[in-house]
Amino acid sequence: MARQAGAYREPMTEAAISIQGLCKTYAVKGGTAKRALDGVTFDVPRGQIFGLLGPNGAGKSTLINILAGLVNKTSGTASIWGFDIDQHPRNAKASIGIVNQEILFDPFFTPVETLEIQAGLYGVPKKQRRSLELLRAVHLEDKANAYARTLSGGMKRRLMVAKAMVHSPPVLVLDEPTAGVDIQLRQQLWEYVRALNEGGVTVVLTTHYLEEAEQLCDRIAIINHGRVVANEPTRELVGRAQEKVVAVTVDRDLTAAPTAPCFEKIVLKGGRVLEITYSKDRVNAGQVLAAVQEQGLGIVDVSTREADLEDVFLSLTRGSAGN
Ligand SMILES: Nc1ncnc2c1ncn2[C@@H]1O[C@H](COP(=O)(O)OP(=O)(O)OP(=O)(O)O)[C@@H](O)[C@H]1O
Repeated sequence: MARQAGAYREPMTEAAISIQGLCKTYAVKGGTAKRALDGVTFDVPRGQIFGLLGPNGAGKSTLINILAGLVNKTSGTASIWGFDIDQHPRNAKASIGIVNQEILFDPFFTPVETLEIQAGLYGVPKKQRRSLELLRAVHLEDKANAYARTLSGGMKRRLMVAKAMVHSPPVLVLDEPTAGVDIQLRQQLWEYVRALNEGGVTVVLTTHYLEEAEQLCDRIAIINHGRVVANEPTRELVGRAQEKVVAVTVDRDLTAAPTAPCFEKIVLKGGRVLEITYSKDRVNAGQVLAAVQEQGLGIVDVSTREADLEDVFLSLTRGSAGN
């Protein structure tokens, strides 16, 4: 795929997005003000696929809407492709394409018209427009002239991605682009996102699918209660998971799970399988198995599971439910 970001000047900084001490407090009528972002600082390196994760209500959409110019920040700074969003709002806006959670376009226009109108709004000269190329890339070429309202949910989402790319921004932000999209379409969407990234576009995505984030993202920041609680290369973040799980099948039926100081958690499944969570910086699998044997149980089978992003995510955001 051709480099999408070619039309842009070299940025003044190396970061695609730079956020410093960003705060947002929403005024709530008749109630206490809601602090949605509380001193958020991080950089999105150029050329990466960057995951922004967090539980519901953590502040992700607020952050993205500030970058999009839809929400006014309370304090702090943000720049996109080197352009401060306050000092150079037009350049900042031209440097970013945003796919929001809501599907927004006129249902009576066709996909090709939708893209042409969007290109017009961004002042893209007719000769430089590539509406059909974009539709081809999101597998919507055969729907180019259908009414947008006749598209399926997944097709509409793909049209939203194409719409965000009409002005060839060097940075693309996707806010939960695959929510409610079936697995096959998700895969297609991610293939396109990967291809854009390979073509030089920096991608920021928020997703609730941790497995997806783990597979796609070079780096992940996790926000919780409006604060950054992690910001690391994906591999390092996953490696930080302290807990490991070992499933032990024993040689007889049990009525209750045994206990031992080295078990963080133990669950009895189906009478003979003990699913034991242990902290890998305190004990190793051998010590856990020895503790099972000390209970007078014979071990028939053992399987372990590597920690994944979900483990890290849960341990970093534990206790945040009901926000
Ligand atoms: N316009 C608003 N007025 C008042 N409070 C708001 C407003 N928008 C968001 N909030 C609150 O700010 C906090 C952060 O919301 P935000 O939508 O940014 O979270 P999020 O991480 O995007 O969540 P989700 O994953 O559910 O979309 C939440 O507590 C939310 O209720």
